[in-house]
Amino acid sequence: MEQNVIEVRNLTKRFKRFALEDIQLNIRQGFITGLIGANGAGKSTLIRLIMGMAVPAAGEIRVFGRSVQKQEAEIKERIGFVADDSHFYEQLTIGMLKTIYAPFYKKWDDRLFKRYLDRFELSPKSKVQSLSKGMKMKLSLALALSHQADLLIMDEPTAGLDPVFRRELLELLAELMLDERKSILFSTHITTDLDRVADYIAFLHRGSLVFNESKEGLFDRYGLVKGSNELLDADVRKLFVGIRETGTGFEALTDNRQSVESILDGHAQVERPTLEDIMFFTAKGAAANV
Ligand SMILES: Nc1ncnc2c1ncn2[C@@H]1O[C@H](COP(=O)(O)OP(=O)(O)OP(=O)(O)O)[C@@H](O)[C@H]1O
Repeated sequence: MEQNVIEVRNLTKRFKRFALEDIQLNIRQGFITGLIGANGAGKSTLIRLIMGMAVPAAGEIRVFGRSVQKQEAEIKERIGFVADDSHFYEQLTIGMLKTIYAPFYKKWDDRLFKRYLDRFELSPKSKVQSLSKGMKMKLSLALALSHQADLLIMDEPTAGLDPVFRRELLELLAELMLDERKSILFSTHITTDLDRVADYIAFLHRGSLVFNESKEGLFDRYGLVKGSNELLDADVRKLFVGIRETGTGFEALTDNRQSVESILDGHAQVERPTLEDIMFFTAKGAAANV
């Protein structure tokens, strides 16, 4: 039976100029879920709430079936976390940092940590201050991966990584998923990363969850429609989430591909959108309806 590793119910968090509103979200065990959304959509805020690093105004978050608000320490032991802005003491070497970090985890595995350092070409003798941004991200990853965590939560783990290592990281994530009990949630701007590895995509837009759906389901439901402007009567427009009109025709996103195909019946082209198309047209559609 499919189980949820994270359950978010009626979650609300308000800042002066931004709110995450009434989020309902299930993250499934045994899969990789990618969290996407534009700058400022609320991805980091949601991740911080799941990690118990921020307090919600309302709602409940359960991880491994336990309440984050009440059983934070127990839960964190089983999570490998990569923040988008990890701050390590600059004066410490990686080896010293490890001796501070390891005792927090009962299942800390020194050999595994050494293996990751080797794989990521990091020396335990290097001082944090001498590391580049990408190397610091690798260090964060090595720490997060070395205590047999059941759940990896990563905020923009591919940011600052070169394309070669980014790809390696994605392969590493896929390798971790060979163990069906593990689950991964990670946010990213680089939607092509998710095309490669994600099973589910959760899309946040201006503090609201637009969808959390399997990649397959998403590409069945959404379609990128291209055709000439004469097709655009009011009924057809209603089928589109967002639309871009030019002198030569239109390009639009529908979340009801079947209806579009039957109504436009061969008069327009319907293609598989990219995740970037879905983000772009959803934002455009929302802006047009303001
Ligand atoms: N502590 C805070 N106080 C006030 N506003 C905040 C705070 N933290 C976040 N915000 C606001 O909440 C909104 C969402 O921020 P968040 O960092 O969650 O977005 P994001 O989707 O992770 O963006 P990015 O992709 O740019 O990292 C932003 O408008 C931000 O300014």
